[in-house]
Amino acid sequence: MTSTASTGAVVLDGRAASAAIKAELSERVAALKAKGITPGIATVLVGADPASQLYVGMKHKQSVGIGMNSIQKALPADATQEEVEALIDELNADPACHGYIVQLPLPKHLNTDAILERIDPAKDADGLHPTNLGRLVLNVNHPIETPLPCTPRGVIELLLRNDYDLKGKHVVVVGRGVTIGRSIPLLLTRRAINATVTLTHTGTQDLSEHLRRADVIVAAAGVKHIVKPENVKPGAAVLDVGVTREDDPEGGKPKVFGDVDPRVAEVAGYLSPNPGGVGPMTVALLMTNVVEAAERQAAERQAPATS
Ligand SMILES: Nc1nc(=O)c2c([nH]1)NC[C@@H]1CN(c3ccc(C(=O)N[C@@H](CCC(=O)O)C(=O)O)cc3)C=[N+]21
Repeated sequence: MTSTASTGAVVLDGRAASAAIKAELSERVAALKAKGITPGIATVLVGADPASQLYVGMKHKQSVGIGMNSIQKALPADATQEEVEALIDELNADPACHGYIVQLPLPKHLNTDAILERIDPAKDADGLHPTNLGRLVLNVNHPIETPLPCTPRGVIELLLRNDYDLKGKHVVVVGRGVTIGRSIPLLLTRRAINATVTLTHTGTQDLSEHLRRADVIVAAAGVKHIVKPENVKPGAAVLDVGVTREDDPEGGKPKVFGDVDPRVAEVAGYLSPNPGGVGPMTVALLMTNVVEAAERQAAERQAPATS
């Protein structure tokens, strides 16, 4: 699955890794269906942002492609807090829905935190519910297995599936957003992975000094080309997660830029492109979280919890 760009960096191909994950998932979906359970994934879209519509459509198509049920819920941009919360309650109660996401960002008049907290933690496909993040901090994995943050999980899977061993590696994360920066250190420092993490942010002094010492850079700041070739140790693995959209002054399609300057390919040992890297992994791990939720439900049905 690995290919080497003309520049020398091994390309961490997210589309290929995602296809491999989906092939494995479709077998797990078939096994669940044989037990009478069709894993169902739902999306909640509030408003009609074209980028959000595109993402939601992508998730729907790929879920159906591996045999899952896909439930698409949409509310108008002026939906009230009560209307969104009623939809959350409906999905929490729906036995056909094993996991779901509320597509972010929500319109500004809505209380996002209150909505996300209302999601049943067992159905949290993003893996970012406070209860699930809390369990991850506490490392409470048994007997309660919890959904894990899907983009951080995608980053780690992308490395592991390219035979990159993270054990003992120094990972420098750029950006402290919850989706990646704040949550990925929790996964990277689990004993099974055993990496060492530096979390950098806008208050960090001399970012380039930190970057130069990194074996692995996870760039999730949402700042165009914040990682430059002169900041990267030769041979390092660089994962480009951030996305910046710039409108074309000539009225064409908006241009999309990652956090990593493309010239980094001349120095890095491994590079995940953007697009084609972490994005497809996020969707694959979102579906994984939902299939796993359905598998847990199937196991509980066979051996009901005693306490
Ligand atoms: N509750 C919630 N969960 C999310 O996971 C979530 C969200 N809200 N809001 C928006 C962001 C964005 N996001 C992406 C998923 C896949 C690609 C992806 O597959 N991108 C392709 C390109 C797709 C294209 O633009 O054609 C790629 O990188 O190769 C990108 C972005 C999930 N998000």
